Amino acid sequence: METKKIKLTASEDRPHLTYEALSVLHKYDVGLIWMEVYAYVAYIKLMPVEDDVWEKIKDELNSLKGWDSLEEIELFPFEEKNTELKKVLDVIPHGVTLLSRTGDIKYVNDYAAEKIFMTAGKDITGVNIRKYMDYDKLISFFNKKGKNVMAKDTMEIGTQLYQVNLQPIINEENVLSSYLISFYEMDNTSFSRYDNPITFDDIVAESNKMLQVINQGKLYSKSDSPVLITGESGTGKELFARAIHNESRRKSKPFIAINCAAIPDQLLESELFGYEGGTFTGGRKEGKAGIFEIAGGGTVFLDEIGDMAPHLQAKLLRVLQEKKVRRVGGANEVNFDVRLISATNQNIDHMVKNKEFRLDLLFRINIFNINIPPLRERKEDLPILFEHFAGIHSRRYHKYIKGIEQNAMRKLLNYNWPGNVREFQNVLERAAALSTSEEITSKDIMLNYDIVPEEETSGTSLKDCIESLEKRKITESLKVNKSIREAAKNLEVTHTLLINRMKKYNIDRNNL
Ligand SMILES: Nc1ncnc2c1ncn2[C@@H]1O[C@H](COP(=O)(O)OP(=O)(O)OP(=O)(O)O)[C@@H](O)[C@H]1O
Repeated sequence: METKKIKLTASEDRPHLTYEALSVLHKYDVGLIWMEVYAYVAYIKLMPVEDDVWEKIKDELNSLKGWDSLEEIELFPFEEKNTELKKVLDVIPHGVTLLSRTGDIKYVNDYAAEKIFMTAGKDITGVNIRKYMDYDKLISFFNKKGKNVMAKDTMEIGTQLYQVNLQPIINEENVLSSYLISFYEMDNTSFSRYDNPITFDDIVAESNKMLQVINQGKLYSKSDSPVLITGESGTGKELFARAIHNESRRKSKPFIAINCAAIPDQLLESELFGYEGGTFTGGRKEGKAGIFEIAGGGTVFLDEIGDMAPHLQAKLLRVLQEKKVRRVGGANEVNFDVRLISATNQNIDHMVKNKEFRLDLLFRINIFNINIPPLRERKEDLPILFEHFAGIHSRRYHKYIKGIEQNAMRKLLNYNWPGNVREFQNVLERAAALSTSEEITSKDIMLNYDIVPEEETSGTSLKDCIESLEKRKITESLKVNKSIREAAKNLEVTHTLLINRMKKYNIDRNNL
């Protein structure tokens, strides 16, 4: 005996139609498991019933006035929809999990069951996700972002790194009903997040200087003009380039980056502009498209453009002016449509003055300029960068790093960060790997160079060092004293001498 699923279709919308049908079931003492009634159709699930009784019930139901047909069905429509949806989710090549508000698993697709929860074949519906991962940490990151907003984070599961997206699901009554978590595999070898679309949300900063630069970037992403990003090595130039692309109208098209300093000239030329078959011994027979062709409709990022050889600068200028590219060894010119973003960590104006970089090319590539300040000029960013990288690296090293001791933070603040955010990231990775407690201590922080106060590092002569120190002392004293006279007294110099020194070092007391 099996449960029965039936569909009753009515020919008219008569009152008591359903009541009459239920009366028949009641007469034969058949229990009802579930039913759903619409204007002309009723779906009913019944308790198991003997075959001969079932035949009688069918006859009586069919003879009721108003009911058109009775069908035995395999699945109710909502079950059919659910099965279809589940099949679709099961073929998606990343992990999908639906959770209740309290973290109970409502649904996992095949990928997540196998690779994330490692429970393939087992039903884990109703089990709390905390059994499998540090869910509270993920949720706390999400809470910081604010409700109803998708949050992203990275997480290592087994030996695989994942980008985890957490999306709140809000029902029709505007109430948070569940969370959808998606897991995307990331490239393990480089520990790079660049395989995923970088947005301005991935640029971690809270200093005014950086927030301004980020706003500038957002604004420029709405335009299609070339952008030149300048800034020291490791300040995040590539990160900005990617964020601009992903916030531009070209975001669904390729972003192709090339480092002009890392490739020999001849190779760079063929990478940029492509080559025709037979041009180079060892080259591809069918030739190769250059990045201006490959990136069709997207963005080309020329990193370290200051290192480009003069003859390539001339060729690039021509290509940009004509919006046409001719492959090396080829005769035909091809139109292209890309946005150009370039970057350099060199002083490009000096290079122009020294005739190392073409002024006309600079005009072409520098319609918009973004200058990313070095980390030492925005140390207000260190605490939030600490939080960001401590999170990433503690997961990587399976540690739970909650914070940082004051002494250790002071050490970070006193350092000059010549390698900028990249160096900061490496120092924190080392600290996370070394740490034996929940707080990073001063001894976990191994800096690449000794700490030298910033001003004392400028210039190499004794005179430069003394002047830097003098300027710093005067600035500090002016900041903490109410008047120049009082500062002079504390510094044990005359009022006149202090005023002369302020003129010499261009110190404006109102701007301190
Ligand atoms: N504000 C930031 N928030 C988060 N990560 C950052 C930030 N700035 C830089 N990074 C990280 O620091 C590293 C270096 O950044 P990126 O490669 O973009 O720098 P760059 O200026 O292009 O360096 P280079 O001049 O050496 O090419 C990357 O791992 C990047 O993700």
